[in-house]
Amino acid sequence: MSKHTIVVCDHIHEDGLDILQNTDDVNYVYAADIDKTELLNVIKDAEVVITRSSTDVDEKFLDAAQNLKAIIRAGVGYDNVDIEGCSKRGIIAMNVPTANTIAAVELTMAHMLSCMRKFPYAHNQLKQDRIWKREDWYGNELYGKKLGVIGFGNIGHRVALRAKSFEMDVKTYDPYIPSTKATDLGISYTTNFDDILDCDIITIHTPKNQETLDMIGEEQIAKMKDGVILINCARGGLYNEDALVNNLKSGKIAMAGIDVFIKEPAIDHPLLDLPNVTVTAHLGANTKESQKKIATQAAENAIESARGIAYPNALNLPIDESKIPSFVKPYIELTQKMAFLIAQNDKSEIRSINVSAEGEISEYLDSLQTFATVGALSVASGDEINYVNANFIAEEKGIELTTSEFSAHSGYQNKVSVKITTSNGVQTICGTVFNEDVQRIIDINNFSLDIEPKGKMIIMRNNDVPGVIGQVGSILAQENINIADFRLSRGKDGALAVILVDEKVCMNTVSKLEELEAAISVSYAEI
Ligand SMILES: NC(=O)C1=CN([C@@H]2O[C@H](COP(=O)(O)OP(=O)(O)OC[C@H]3O[C@@H](n4cnc5c(N)ncnc54)[C@H](O)[C@@H]3O)[C@@H](O)[C@H]2O)C=CC1
Ligand SMILES: O=C(O)CCC(=O)C(=O)O
Repeated sequence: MSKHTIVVCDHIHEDGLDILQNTDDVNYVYAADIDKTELLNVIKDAEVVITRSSTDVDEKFLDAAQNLKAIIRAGVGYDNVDIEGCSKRGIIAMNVPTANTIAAVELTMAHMLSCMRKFPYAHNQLKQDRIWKREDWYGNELYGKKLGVIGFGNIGHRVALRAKSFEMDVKTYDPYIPSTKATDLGISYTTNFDDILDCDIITIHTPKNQETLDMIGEEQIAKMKDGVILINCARGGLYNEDALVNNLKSGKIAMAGIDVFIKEPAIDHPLLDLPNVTVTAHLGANTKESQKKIATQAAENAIESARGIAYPNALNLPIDESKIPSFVKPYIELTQKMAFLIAQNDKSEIRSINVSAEGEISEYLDSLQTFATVGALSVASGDEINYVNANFIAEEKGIELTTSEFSAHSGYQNKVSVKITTSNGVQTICGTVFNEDVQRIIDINNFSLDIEPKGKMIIMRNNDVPGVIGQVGSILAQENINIADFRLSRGKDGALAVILVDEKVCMNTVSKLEELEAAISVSYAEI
């Protein structure tokens, strides 16, 4: 039995490792304890890797992992994964989005309480210094304070709910959610960022990206209350780290609770020298409960993706299959097949691929386009092309990708057409789906037909003169090729035949058919 190599690059819970170890078709390599330079050697044969935030999936990593099909980021944030680099190489990147939510929520609350009561300092004074000085530790209460939550996703909204149970006055800023997601929970919602800056405590729970990096800097801190408290259990850099250090030193920020740093491990960070900061070493996800869930899900997802069965929580697919209506799926398949057929018909250099559609299916033109590109390019590039890298590869080859809606209605409820322009000319195939999943090609280069896009087929353009069918039949008989079906379409410029055959047709047979006097063009394709 051939085995799939799955490399675990960071520490994950043993339950996940057990799943990998006990799966017959998995060759599992544990590489969490090795140096990251040595790791580059170990991932050479990996089909799937499991990583956490300690492993950067960057250009060097991807270049080393020549056999990689998928990456499982065992957690939420994928800012340390080069998603574009993965897409270009056809690698599917996935995360495990909700398994550590509660752990991160509870660490946020811990930092908030810890800042209010200066907990680590009080703790250390008694435990390490053996000093009992209650007058040193007057804290503040969460009760009645204004809390600003930036980012109201899985973690942010749960922090807000917990803060409400402390009877805090909670407000959120998240322009990407409907306001009712917050207001239905009794939480104020604002689209004015400055409203959040007016809070007593601010906590941030957004992803790290170009928009959110340095979202809070000197300018925003200047607008805050004197003595504000800032919490960050999301990603280092969402609060500008220099501004944070400066304003903690000046006392403008009274306390900060920080779990994450721009550069980790952060053992020499200036924040660590300040007395008014509570810190943890990126422990947001570190509960036994969450790590058990994440490791189990990551291992199961790694196995499924290694086997090519499913890619749960994929981050770089052109279409989220779980969100598309079932009627779209056969059109996606059909579109890919039609493009594959054209590219076999004319193997010269592809210049452009256009996909057009009519009916409700035209809402999915962009996805159909990607699948047409996969179909067209896979004739020349085989397995190297998949729906993650297809558009990048087309762009690199200078192939123009376009979509359009049909202006006139042909009477079909839904219809898709793929038009490919090559250095040799233009070819167009149209198709539709009957009874929900019966795929049909209904037109090839303006010749109307009704064929199933399946099997071995000879496509022949010829002058519409007597005797052609007989001549084709006898050539195929001489070659011992059985005809399964013969579909003929007649037009003003001659005829087009699609001959479905039981045996593979070699180039020699194609040449014999081309030599027929009535033949204009002959090609052979397999779908
Ligand atoms: N410290 C740790 O160990 C952990 C950290 N995290 C981090 O916590 C953060 C939040 O995670 P989840 O809540 O699971 O993610 P999520 O995707 O469920 O929520 C993120 C929210 O941020 C919002 N958002 C995006 N851009 C925004 C902007 N410019 N302004 C305001 N809101 C914006 C989104 O609309 C979304 O509602 C992520 O950065 C994640 O990487 C997550 C788990 C553990
Ligand atoms: O467990 C980890 O690697 C960190 C968790 C985290 O930051 C995340 O899930 O975004």
